[in-house]
Amino acid sequence: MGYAVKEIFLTLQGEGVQSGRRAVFCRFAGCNLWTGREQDRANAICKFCDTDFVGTDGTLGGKYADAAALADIIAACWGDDRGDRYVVLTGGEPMLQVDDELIAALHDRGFAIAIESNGTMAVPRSIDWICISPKAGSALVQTSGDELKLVWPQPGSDVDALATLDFANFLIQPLDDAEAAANVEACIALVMRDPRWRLSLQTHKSLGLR
Ligand SMILES: C[S@@+](CC[C@H](N)C(=O)[O-])C[C@H]1O[C@@H](n2cnc3c(N)ncnc32)[C@H](O)[C@@H]1O
Ligand SMILES: Nc1nc2[nH]cc(C(=O)O)c2c(=O)[nH]1
Ligand code: SF4
Ligand SMILES: [Mg+2]
Repeated sequence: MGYAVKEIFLTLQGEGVQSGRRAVFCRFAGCNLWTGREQDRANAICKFCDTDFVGTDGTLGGKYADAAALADIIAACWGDDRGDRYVVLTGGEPMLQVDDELIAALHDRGFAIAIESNGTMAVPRSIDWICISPKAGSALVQTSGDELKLVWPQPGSDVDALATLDFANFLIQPLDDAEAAANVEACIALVMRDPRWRLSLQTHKSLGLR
């Protein structure tokens, strides 16, 4: 069927429970909650996105014809015969494109597979690490997984209800915008109020990593 990929790069996972882990990031083009165009941001369901996911013009971006072609590039990006291969499928919204063929091709090449998804589509449990980041104003379909990572503050999202879902870890991540310092304080206050939540910082940004 083919895959539209914005960029592929090797870095450290910057966020959440797996932060600090060597990972190949595969960023798929396109999202169902925002077009990615600035002129549409104010009217989008998800208004705070920090990512350019439009087009296929980034590092190793392109239209990959099949799962084997994409998985081969991801494996080359990991390099050599190093073990503990780890890939993070993100976007944009990766579940618009990720399918069983790609999951099998990555597993065949020895990868543990993580996904960063907004949870509006069901995620196959064959993915090894499911991170869901719910967005207010969208219908949450995927209500279980390894990590629920809520960007905060987020008007319209019920943080107490989300903490009752079937996730192994609950992470609260400060909204990166003009009020970033105040948003960190709000996240700390939430964790102090409700110890089910743990603070997730976007460490790659402060480290100057991609
Ligand atoms: C760019 S999204 C791509 C994956 C998927 N569409 C999603 O929203 O989970 C990757 C992660 O960055 C988070 N994120 C996006 N914009 C952010 C911002 N301004 N501040 C903090 N986290 C942000 C998302 O909530 C998500 O956890
Ligand atoms: N280093 C690094 N870690 C990340 N964790 C989630 C990211 C994403 O954009 O999905 C991301 C990213 O873009 N870079
Ligand atoms: S759902 Fe994810 S990729 Fe889509 S606009 Fe929101 S943060 Fe960005
Ligand atoms: Mg990012």
